[in-house]
Amino acid sequence: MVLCPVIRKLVGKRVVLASASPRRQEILNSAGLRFEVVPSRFKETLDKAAFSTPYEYALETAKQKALEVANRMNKKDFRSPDVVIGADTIVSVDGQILEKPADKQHAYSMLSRLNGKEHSVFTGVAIVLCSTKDKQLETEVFEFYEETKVKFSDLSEELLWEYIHSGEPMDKAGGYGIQSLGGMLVEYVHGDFLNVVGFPLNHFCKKLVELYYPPSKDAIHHVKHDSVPSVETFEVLSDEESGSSNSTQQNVTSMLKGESAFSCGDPGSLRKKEVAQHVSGEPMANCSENVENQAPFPTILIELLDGFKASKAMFVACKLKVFDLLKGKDILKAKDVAAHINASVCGIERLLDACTALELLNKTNEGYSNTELANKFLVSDSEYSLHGFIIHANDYVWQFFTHLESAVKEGTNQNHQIFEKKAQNLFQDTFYHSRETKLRFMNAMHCIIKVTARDVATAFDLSGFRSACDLGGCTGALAHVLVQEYPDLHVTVFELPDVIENISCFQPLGQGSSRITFTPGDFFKDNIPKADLYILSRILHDWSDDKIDILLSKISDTCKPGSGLLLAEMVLDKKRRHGRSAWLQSLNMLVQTEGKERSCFEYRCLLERHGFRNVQIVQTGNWLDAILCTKC
Ligand SMILES: Cc1cn([C@@H]2O[C@H](COP(=O)(O)OP(=O)(O)OP(=O)(O)O)[C@@H](O)[C@H]2O)c(=O)[nH]c1=O
Repeated sequence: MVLCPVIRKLVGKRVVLASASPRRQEILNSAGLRFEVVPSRFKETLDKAAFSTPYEYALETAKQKALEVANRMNKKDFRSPDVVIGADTIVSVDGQILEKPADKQHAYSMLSRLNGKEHSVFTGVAIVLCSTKDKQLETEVFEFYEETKVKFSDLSEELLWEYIHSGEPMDKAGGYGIQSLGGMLVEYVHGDFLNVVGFPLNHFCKKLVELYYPPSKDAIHHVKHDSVPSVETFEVLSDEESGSSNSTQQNVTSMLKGESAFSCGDPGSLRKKEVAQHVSGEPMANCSENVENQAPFPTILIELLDGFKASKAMFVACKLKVFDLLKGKDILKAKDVAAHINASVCGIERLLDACTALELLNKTNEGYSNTELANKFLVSDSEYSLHGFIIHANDYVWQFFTHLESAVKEGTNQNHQIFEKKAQNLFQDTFYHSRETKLRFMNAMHCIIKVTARDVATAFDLSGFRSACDLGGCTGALAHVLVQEYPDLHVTVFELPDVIENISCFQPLGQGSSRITFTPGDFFKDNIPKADLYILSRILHDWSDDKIDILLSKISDTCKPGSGLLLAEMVLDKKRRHGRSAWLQSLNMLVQTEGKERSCFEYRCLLERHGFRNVQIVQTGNWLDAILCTKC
């Protein structure tokens, strides 16, 4: 696979697809790209007359879609994306641009216009590279377009209407989907088929090659071979991470000098040797044959094999407060870090180097320093610190995962392994079994809620509600964001008495606290306060359907018609590759709790059987998704 390595260049970067199109997601997924989906809110209403060609219109729309998402994420998020991809597909016929039809009649007029003729499908793509300086977003936009010609057969009115009634045309440019039933309308396609479907993958990969391996004059000049190597040569070299085109070039140069740029044990070394043969004069055919015959390198498996080591390295560095130390000191040598935290120099050096490889630290000749990411999230007293959550993962969750095999075999949590007795009461006997574990758990929840609360609070417009009750609202972190966002809202945090006793450790959290009340109680046993809006943030995933039925029926009985219920959960979605956190979290629920993560459909069923309707979901792009419904 020649193009594979260039996709791999994006591994470790936060890549965002600024598109709601399921086709684009599927095309990029199947190319092995890992990305998040944050649909753009840019309205596709640019004045078409202002563009001299249809593709300029598609390019500008694609660019605006991507920039809107980059800007929004930079404002809202804690970690700005590295790359945002936007795309816009249009159909052009007789000088007219066709987008998605507004209704069936509109679809009919589009399809009639395409009937029996050749038209062009243009997809404009914008790749926006993002960086931040003093919290200001800086962007560099790379754009390209692809044109594919498509010809429709002569189609009868009857067939067109039958097609329209299938519902397929409605969310597709030109009113057809070539990949599905619409394929029957098409006589021929000249050009990239995937471009018609919504994303020109081949051109995209070529663009990435240009971006990540700009062919350097020197490198080409050095190669003593009749045919100047195409860019593919650079792609093959890229298999061994060189980090920059410069070092790629160095590798080529050093191989020409007869030096080996790659170590023997290196999994990529076989490929490198073949390339070395090629650049030193072996016939190209041998080289490409060898490369073709080789099984693709299972990078993803290596990443998974390394996953637990990477987690543990970060956990231990947090536990030893390495990031706290470096925040105060700017740059330290390994021996100074070791002295401060009373650890061995050789051990600390390895840990710091691993953290550097994981991009949590920077390393120079002077020593180690925190990356921006570490300063923001790993330092224990930073505003959006995840330190507490990481310590909980290290000290508590890690132990449970060592019993994953039993959990899978038994189909139940492993509290009995850790606490040597089956938990009668899930929270009291586990997370809250001592003051220390309780505070650690509360701190972990506090950390997660702080980093997700704003997205959850603003996923829907909640300004119509005057009172809210956050059931199991822990330290009140979500309540604080809600009262900041909605000046007329009063929030009651309903929590177990012994949790409320300890909330002072996590206060104050900001303005508006006079509109927050903490009310002690157990939502399974006690009456719950009256409110216009109920909130269950990361509650339902702890419980079985039976327990959820008890809770939802209690909320349903207490609230008036028109009241809202807001859930914040990781929603399972097979189509979302970036949703892997939710699937792993569901395993976490298996080892630790009585619950699981659920799909949107499962939540809808649970909610509807208790009289909640109009169930809407917003994928916030953050850890938690938001679901809002209304009591009928
Ligand atoms: C011609 C054709 C188009 N499409 C879809 O048409 C939408 C175009 O609309 P867009 O405005 O470019 O994208 P969108 O779906 O509104 O998403 P977004 O990027 O969020 O604007 C995209 O979906 C494409 O797949 C197909 O699925 N098959 C086809 O044969």
